[in-house]
Amino acid sequence: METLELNPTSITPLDTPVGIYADIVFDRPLDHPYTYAVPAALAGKVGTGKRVEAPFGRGGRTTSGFCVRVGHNPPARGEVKDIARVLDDDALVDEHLMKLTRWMADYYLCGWGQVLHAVVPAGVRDNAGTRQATFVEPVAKAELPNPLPTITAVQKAALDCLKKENRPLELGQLARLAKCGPGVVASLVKKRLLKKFTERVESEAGGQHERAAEADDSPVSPPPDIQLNADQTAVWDKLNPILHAGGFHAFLLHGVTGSGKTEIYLRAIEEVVKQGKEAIVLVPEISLTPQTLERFRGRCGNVAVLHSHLTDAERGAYWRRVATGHVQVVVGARSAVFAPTRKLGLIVIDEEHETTFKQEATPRYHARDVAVMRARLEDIPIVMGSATPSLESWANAARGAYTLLELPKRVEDRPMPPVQVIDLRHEPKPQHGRPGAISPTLEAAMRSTLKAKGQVILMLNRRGFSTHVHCPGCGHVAQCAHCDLALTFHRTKAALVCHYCGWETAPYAKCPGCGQAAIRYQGLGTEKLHVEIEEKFPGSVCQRMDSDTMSKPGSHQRVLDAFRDGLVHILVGTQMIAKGLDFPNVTLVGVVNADVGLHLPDFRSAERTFQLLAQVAGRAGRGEKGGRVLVQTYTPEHPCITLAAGHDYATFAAQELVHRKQHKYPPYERMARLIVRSEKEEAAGAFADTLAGAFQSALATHARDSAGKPPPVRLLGPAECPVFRLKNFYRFHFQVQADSSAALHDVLRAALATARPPSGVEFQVDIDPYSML
Ligand SMILES: Nc1ncnc2c1ncn2[C@@H]1O[C@H](COP(=O)(O)OP(=O)(O)OP(=O)(O)O)[C@@H](O)[C@H]1O
Ligand SMILES: [Zn+2]
Repeated sequence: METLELNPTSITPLDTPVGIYADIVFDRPLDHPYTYAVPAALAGKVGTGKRVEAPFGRGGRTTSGFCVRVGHNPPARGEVKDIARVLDDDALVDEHLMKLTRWMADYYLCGWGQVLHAVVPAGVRDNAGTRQATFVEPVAKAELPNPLPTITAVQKAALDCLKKENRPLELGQLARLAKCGPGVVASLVKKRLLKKFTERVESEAGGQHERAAEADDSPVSPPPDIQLNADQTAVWDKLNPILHAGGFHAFLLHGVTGSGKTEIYLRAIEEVVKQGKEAIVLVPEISLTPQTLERFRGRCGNVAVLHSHLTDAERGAYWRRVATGHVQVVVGARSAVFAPTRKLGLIVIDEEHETTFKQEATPRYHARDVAVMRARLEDIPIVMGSATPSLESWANAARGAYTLLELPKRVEDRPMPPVQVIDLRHEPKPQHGRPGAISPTLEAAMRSTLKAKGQVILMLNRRGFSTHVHCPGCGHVAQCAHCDLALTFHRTKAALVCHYCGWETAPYAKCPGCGQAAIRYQGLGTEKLHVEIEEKFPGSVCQRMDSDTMSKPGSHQRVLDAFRDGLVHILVGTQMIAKGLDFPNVTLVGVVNADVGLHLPDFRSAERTFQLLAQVAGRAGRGEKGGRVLVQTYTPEHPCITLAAGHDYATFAAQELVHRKQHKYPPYERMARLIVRSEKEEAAGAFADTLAGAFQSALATHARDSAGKPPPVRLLGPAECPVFRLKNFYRFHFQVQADSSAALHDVLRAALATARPPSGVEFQVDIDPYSML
């Protein structure tokens, strides 16, 4: 887009205001900017990256939007309306972020206004935690009135007081310091000896929020004196010259669990901070523990942390603090990729394969992909690290788009823990009692570990007590009233719960289908596993960690502290405990059921299972005592399981990529998913058919343009989604695949250009989808 960018500060009301126009985007899907005229009074205030209010839509209701361009081009046709108000004194979004959000709107096929609305935290938009303050400063010598007015002794004292401070003071502040009434200060302004101006400042509460955002209260431990080992040195020697030279460069740091990747990130960050620049570190939300943050804070200057428990005001304070250059390192989950740094020098993404980097609401962006684009736009290096890289990144490294850096061994020559696979089909039955979730082999290993004062981590990636509640008489299965999903029984809550929408109902006294009383509770969740552990190991302390027990802020940390201090012997939990934990005394990791998630209708299920197994196995043997891993499964021959047991990522990736290529899945093809949903099944179906027609003609046009070659875009659907009804919505989907992103976008844009769903029906576009249900 060619734009005429005017430096907003150069437009003063004295300039001729005639012919200034502003392009505004609103928080609406698939929309374009609207051009408004800027009235003379606002010409000095309007600017790119600020919000304005303008009449919009039917009836011309005053609506706020972002100004994305200021220039002299009037709209091609139609009546031009005026902007009503400029809401911000300073731009909320700088030039780089403007470009990044514009790219996101184009790539993820949503409105630019929607992206800006999502990217700028609400606390910044409504100035939460700030107030408008009036300051006074002495008038410059050249501007003093001539002759000088006479002043009283009290007025002189106030003036001297301000001069001594040598900085602007708030009106009230000066009155307090000079021990005079506010009238004295006001009269100095009136006599043109003082100048008044207003500025937005942090309110008292805002100041506290800032401190919360920095989390400066916890102790900073001195950095350990670490000498890089040979592998780390080799990696550093490739990275360091690029950090010095600057410029865009994408690195994929593939290092096994416990290989010292974090040490590399820290050095890289130290380096750019030394150069007076800033760094953004993206980590999965779950890794935002004080332990992680301490490592950054001890070494990297002022660190701001962005996590999901922040209030709007805290988030706003954090944003302003970064924007004003008070922070060198921003550590945060997904949305930290939008931190408004002033001189960004580096982006680091830890656990780059994590699916939580994908946002499942508009804009449906992937923080890793946005980060790579941001690094490109700001012309800086980016380091993505993982023990189990996403196949997308692995393929990018293979074709040379990313530079591969490898740490193939653990630090200090510690071995990778041996992994033993337990075939649940052939495990002996226990001598007495019913067989539980813990096989005799695993139980024996736990006993000897605990006896040797080691600690145990047990993972089961399913929460609740019983995951399958049904009637043996008529086959009725307890299902959500709003979703096509089975309910899970939670014993502590005494409720049947839908894990998708949260709907709950009381456990059945008798079957709602046939009235029989004997309801069966089957299937295993962490809650039931916890009970089994307490029965089997009465002398040991077991703690459960899943989203049911960890909903309160800080609870996660309390459990991990207790575990570190040895007050907890067995930690049982979902994938929450699989990642990033560095506890040297964990000598046994048990996977209770490796098959959970392996057979989902999702082309990434093998990749996710492998990643989860490799990550959880990586929690064992991180200290001098060593450690081992036991994996229980019904499919011991599955390559996912055998290769994870052998810590063999490279072979897994190679095999899985062959499979992806055969089936034309990402990373070999680009994919988009389109969901049509409505609370009325027929309406959803009818609109899906309409869209199918639009797709057919878009595909025909595209095929014609690609002259003779087989059409590179394929369309599947419409079909019912694997989970047809979700939160009361009936859902149909399309899957669109193409060999290039350009072809995919061409067809989607053409098909959706005229798509206007009737009221009560909506559609969602998901580019590079992760959720396939
Ligand atoms: N060169 C080194 N010599 C000795 N110890 C080191 C060295 N580098 C890192 N360490 C230590 O080894 C431990 C593991 O390192 P780190 O957490 O960086 O590994 P990682 O690769 O990020 O692991 P994971 O992927 O499992 O989270 C840390 O306690 C770290 O301080
Ligand atoms: Zn539900």
